[in-house]
Amino acid sequence: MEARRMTRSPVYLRSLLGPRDETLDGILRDALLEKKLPSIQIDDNGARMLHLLTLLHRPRLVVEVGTLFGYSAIHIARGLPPDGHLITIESDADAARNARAYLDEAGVGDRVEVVHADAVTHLATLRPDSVDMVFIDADKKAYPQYLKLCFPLLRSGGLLIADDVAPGGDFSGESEPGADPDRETKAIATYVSAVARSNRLHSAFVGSAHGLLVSYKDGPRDAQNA
Ligand SMILES: C[S@@+](CC[C@H](N)C(=O)[O-])C[C@H]1O[C@@H](n2cnc3c(N)ncnc32)[C@H](O)[C@@H]1O
Repeated sequence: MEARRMTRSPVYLRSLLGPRDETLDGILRDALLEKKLPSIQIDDNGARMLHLLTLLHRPRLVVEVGTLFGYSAIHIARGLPPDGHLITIESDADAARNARAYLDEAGVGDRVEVVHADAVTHLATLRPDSVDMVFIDADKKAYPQYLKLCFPLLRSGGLLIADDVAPGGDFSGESEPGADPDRETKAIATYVSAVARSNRLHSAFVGSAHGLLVSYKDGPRDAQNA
């Protein structure tokens, strides 16, 4: 039983897929150990999944909500096709500055625009039907609002991905001081049930420590039910 549990642990699974490359290791070391930034970036398998989904989907425009120091953004940017571009939105000025530096260090800076802004404000400025992939990973209480704003931005055939949506998942390490955990949990449940109800989104949870929900946006034939 113990051996079975071990083989399912994220550390064991990571060891099977081999170590991260030196650039990513160096960035994580600097961010977490030297700068003591919060360790709330996506987990190893979730990061690999983002890279893989980007490679498979070949998006020309990706929007990320919640950059932190750019760890997930590096994985997305590495999977982009040659004409692909990522806009990543971060409300914290220091985080946005660190992300800019790490993205440049990782050699993907030319493909990524780091926007220092509140995501709700910035998403409202983007053109509808212009985005091929969205990754939501910011303040949990705003997930339903992010869905409302991101759905019209996504083209048919686009991918909508959200982190930290596993039922009963623990995202307490990411909560802002004073945040109401019940309100955050309810907001995530609202996000998941809205996605599940939409006739235009086909969804599945995929493996990450906190739960990635990946949804494919179908064509407009059932638009009135979306
Ligand atoms: C979980 S971290 C993002 C982790 C990152 N996606 C990764 O995996 O490397 C969440 C980030 O969202 C940012 N954030 C929170 N509320 C925001 C808002 N309203 N607009 C933009 N960013 C926000 C926080 O400052 C924090 O850096």
